[in-house]
Amino acid sequence: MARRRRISNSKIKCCSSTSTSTSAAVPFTPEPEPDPDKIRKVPQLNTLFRRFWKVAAPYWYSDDKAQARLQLASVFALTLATTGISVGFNFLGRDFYNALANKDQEQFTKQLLYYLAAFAGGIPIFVLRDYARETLALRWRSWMTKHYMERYLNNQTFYKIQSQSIIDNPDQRIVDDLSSFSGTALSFSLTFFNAAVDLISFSNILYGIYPPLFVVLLLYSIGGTVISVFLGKGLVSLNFLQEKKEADFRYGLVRVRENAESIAFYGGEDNEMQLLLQRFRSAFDNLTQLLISSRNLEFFTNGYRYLIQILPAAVVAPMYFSGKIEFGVINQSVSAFNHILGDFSLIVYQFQAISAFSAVIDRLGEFDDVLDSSNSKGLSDSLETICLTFNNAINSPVLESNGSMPAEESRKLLDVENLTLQTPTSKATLVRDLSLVIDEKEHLLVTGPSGSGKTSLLRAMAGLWSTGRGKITFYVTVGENFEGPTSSDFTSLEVNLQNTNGEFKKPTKRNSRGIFFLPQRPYMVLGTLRQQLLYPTWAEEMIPPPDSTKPAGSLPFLMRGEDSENVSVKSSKPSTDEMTQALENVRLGYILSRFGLDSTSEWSSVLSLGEQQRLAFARLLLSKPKLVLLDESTSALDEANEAHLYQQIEAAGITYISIGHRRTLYDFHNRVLRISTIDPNSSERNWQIESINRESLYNISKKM
Ligand SMILES: Nc1ncnc2c1ncn2[C@@H]1O[C@H](COP(=O)(O)OP(=O)(O)OP(=O)(O)O)[C@@H](O)[C@H]1O
Repeated sequence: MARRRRISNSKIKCCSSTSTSTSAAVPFTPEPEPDPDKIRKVPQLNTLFRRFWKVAAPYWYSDDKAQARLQLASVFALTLATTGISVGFNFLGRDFYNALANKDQEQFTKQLLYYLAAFAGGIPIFVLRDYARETLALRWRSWMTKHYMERYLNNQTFYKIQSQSIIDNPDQRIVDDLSSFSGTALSFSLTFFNAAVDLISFSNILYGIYPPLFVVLLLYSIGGTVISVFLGKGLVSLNFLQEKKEADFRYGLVRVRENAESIAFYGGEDNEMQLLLQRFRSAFDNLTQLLISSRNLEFFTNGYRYLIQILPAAVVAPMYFSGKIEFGVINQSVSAFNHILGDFSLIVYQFQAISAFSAVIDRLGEFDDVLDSSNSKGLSDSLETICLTFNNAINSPVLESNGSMPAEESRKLLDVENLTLQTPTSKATLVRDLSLVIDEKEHLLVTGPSGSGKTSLLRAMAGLWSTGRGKITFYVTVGENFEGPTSSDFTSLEVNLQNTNGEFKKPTKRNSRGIFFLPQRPYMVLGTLRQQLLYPTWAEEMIPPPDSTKPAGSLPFLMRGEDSENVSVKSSKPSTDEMTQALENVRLGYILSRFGLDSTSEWSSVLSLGEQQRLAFARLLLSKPKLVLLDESTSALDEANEAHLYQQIEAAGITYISIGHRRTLYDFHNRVLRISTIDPNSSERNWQIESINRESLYNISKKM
């Protein structure tokens, strides 16, 4: 089960000057905590208000603020109109019943017609108010969804949240919590606004009829509110946990779907059933608690609601009997009394909804804090981290010591200086004091026992991990169409990672900088084969048909703004022929006849692991990076296919660093970095680099 941990203000210290380098990851330093279910406390009121404001406010100051405020004003105007109509009905009711009591048929018919006309005119206003409110809630939700998804996917926050178990179920917070936040926040604002206007309107009426009745009502409501807050105070945390447990249960089911084949091979159905039932039971137990608390509150609220129903009629009836008021006034006072009672008793009547909403605010506020913490650079300077820098190597071959150009240009692509790498949470050292340089066409093989830290080294190079110290610098020529800064010196492209909002932006688009990572597990995106091939360098846009009847442009903020940084460096999208050729080059041409480029499938299921690995190489050949880091990327392939793929990427002029265990990999590399499992009691380095004589290996393999 995902565990919630407190986000501390992480500390970061980059090894070189801040003007030219940026630490690549904002480390969370979560502290292990006991089971969150047990420590979940009712949030303080001021924390709830702060979180509500933090989550709610940005939209109303966003690019869409003009539309948002206009629509909000219309919703409030329609709400005012509906209150006016209610007051009108109150007076109509009085005259209607007066006519009835007076047996005045002519007046009665007239009042009946007025009533019908008022219905015909008034009811559309009620419907339009609800429609306008829901449209605005949808617009608000759409904006927030994009806002949260951007921050979630920025700066590898999704990876940190998942790998360090920082908060539970971010997906549920984006889907369900945002939806209920926008809808409920709007309807509550309107309910409170409506109640205030209603209160003013009907207080006048009731106070005019009989002032003491108004005072009794006031005292009754205040007492009721205090008691219901006392009785229902546990509901907020129960609602919070309910959301979490439901999401955990759903996530368990999603995992069964995603890992269907592995589970089926293991025959793990019984275990899965057990685990899923455990999660469901947990949700069920909490819901039972929630129902008991709600029931106790309901005893009170229902009693509160019905106890006072006949009071107004009982109090004003003597005035009617003594002839001081007409019969219709009794009806009017009952109606006004109920309105005011409803207004004063909002907290009593809505307590369950308010507590559920508080849980949503709490979960979203917590998520918002995590996203801010990951995306902001406002961190103090007391903890060392690995410094990752990307330098523009345009026109920057390695110069000889006398400053002249070397006869054969060999360009430095990667420089690792005194890198000590630690795991993010436990800070266990994996690699100590590593220094190495990779020049163009100098292919490095990384080997070592399982668990020694080979993949973690790649994680540090990708900026996923930054715990430890030392410096990693990539010197890569960006795409051919690069129009950004060019300098004869090494120019850091990461100088301006902090945007105007002070947000810390990480170099997530490494592939557009000429660096590509192939992870251990090939990742197949949801979409067509074409989209697989374009991933992650290019995106296949969905272009709406010109005669689209959808209200295109009604939510302009949902369009993906082009990232100016990447527009300038991205090369043009490969053509269908190039994609077909890339598939042929990795010996996957046959899948085209099976599926075609534009068919959609569950690719991770329909392609074998080896085919997925070959597809990943096809991506590589299309993207043509300068440097690629391969993490056991050919582990599922036979030796012939492995050799073929390495020949292809070498022929494409791609320099590669591979992690692998197989002896056959030595044939395709010039040097080997051996990492050994670290001895915690020693301060010695746990790595060594050796040259591989590819010629002799080639001759040996020919003789064999
Ligand atoms: N998120 C994490 N938090 C803490 N420790 C981790 C995390 N991920 C991996 N580790 C630990 O770091 C160590 C190195 O892991 P890594 O994946 O780099 O090993 P590896 O050398 O690539 O192993 P293999 O050859 O089996 O793939 C392991 O002991 C692993 O348990």
